[in-house]
Amino acid sequence: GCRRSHSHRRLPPGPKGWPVLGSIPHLGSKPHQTLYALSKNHGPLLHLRLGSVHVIVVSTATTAAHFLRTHDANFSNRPSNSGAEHIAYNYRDLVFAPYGPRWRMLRRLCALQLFSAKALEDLRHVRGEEIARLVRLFSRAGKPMDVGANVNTCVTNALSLAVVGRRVFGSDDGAAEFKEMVVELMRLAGVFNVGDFVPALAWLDPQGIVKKMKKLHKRFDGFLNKLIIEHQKMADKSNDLLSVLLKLKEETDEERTKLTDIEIKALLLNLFVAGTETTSIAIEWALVELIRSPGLLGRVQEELDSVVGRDRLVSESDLSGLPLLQAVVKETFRLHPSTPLSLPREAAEDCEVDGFFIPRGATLLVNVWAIGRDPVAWPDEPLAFQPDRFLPGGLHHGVDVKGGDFELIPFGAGRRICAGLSLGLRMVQFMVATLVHAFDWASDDQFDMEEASGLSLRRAVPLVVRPVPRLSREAYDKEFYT
Ligand code: HEM
Repeated sequence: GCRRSHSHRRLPPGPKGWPVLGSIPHLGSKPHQTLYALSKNHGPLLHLRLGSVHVIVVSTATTAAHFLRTHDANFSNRPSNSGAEHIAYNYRDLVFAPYGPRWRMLRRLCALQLFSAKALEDLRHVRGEEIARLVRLFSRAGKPMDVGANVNTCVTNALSLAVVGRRVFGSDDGAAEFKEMVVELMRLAGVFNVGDFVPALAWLDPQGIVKKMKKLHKRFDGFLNKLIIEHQKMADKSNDLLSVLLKLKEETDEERTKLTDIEIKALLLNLFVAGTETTSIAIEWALVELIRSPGLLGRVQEELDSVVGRDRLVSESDLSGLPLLQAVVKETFRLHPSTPLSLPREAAEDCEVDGFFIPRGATLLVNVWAIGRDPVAWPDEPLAFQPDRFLPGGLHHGVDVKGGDFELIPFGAGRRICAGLSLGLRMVQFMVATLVHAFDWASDDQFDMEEASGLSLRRAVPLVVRPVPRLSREAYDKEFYT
């Protein structure tokens, strides 16, 4: 328990590290991989010193459950960091908000407006139309296409219709630039910034991270200001999230939860950053895994043909009848979790876990990527892409990604589990289903499976393949999705 006194304060095992910097220089460009290797030597509960900060790394399902279920209340804050300060409006957002009334208010608001069963249902036609648009584009391409970039535009537009009531990107205006801004943010946020761990060096900004963050913040702020100005000019302000936020701003007067323009922009920033790349990279990984296993792709297409036929596109209501497709999505999240180290948490008080002392203020990293590869949790060929493990008769039948099965927590778990889980999961399932149903994918690529560095798990080499239509003509040409 957390309040017991500790007779001997033994930290979890870990590497020694250098003076001053501790283990920062050893993390490398893909810390989730480095930490996975370290956990092989030191065990599932690892202690590192990064500068003056104690960092605890969890690498198995059982230990993750101890932190995110048993001790979750003690780890419901996020540690301070330069990204939250310089990009996310000095913690006035949702992702980095201290666990308290404002955090609760923002989460409730998003749940109600965007992620509840009813909100998801109300916006179902919007997602359908955006995906149909992408399918039409791909059906006319006739040449290799950058799947991730196009999926990203589609996901961002579907999200922006819900959040600001309109599509933010036309055919080519600014979509690439916006995606590049999110990629840059994820890259910067994925670097262990020396200044965050060695306060004495913060002013030096030795890696130049803070400078880049400030510059990037200005670009995001400009984008968000423009969104809000354009929203004011919109004739039909139905009930998108921004309309609700602006109305609340006028009404609320309770100091603790008062919404200002800054809080509104910070929340929009969170949604656009947390909700777009995470989703589109998962879709890209799922597709590449299927394309490189033609037998599996064929089985998924068979399942789709038998449920959907070949004369229309997939509809979200088909998803519940597609167990193999759902298993493919789970398997994708297992091997390619969109945020391999989740998002950090911080210990509010000293506590004891598995007999080890965890000091107050310690940063908790949950290595979701390592957990998905742990041979104890996944004894049957842990490194192979085998969705059948989730089907009836498989070892992991019944396991899902919603935070209760700790061997598979791509959305995290506990109080600060991903706020957008319902939407993110739905989008990934729907888009993967639609794209493999509507197309065969021609390529002579070797499908490099390298990962890029950053907070999010992008592919090092984008998937570029030629979509070859496989449905009847009408399926692609319907003006509106039904
Ligand atoms: C495939 C899609 C997604 C994945 C894999 C994912 C993953 C995650 C993870 C691992 C966390 C940290 C959870 C923790 O600390 O335990 C998180 C937090 C969060 N995600 Fe997602 N996410 C996805 C999609 C989305 C979408 C679509 C949105 C919104 C539009 C969203 C909004 C958020 C927010 C606001 C938080 C912070 C929650 C808090 O601090 O209370 N995410 N996500």
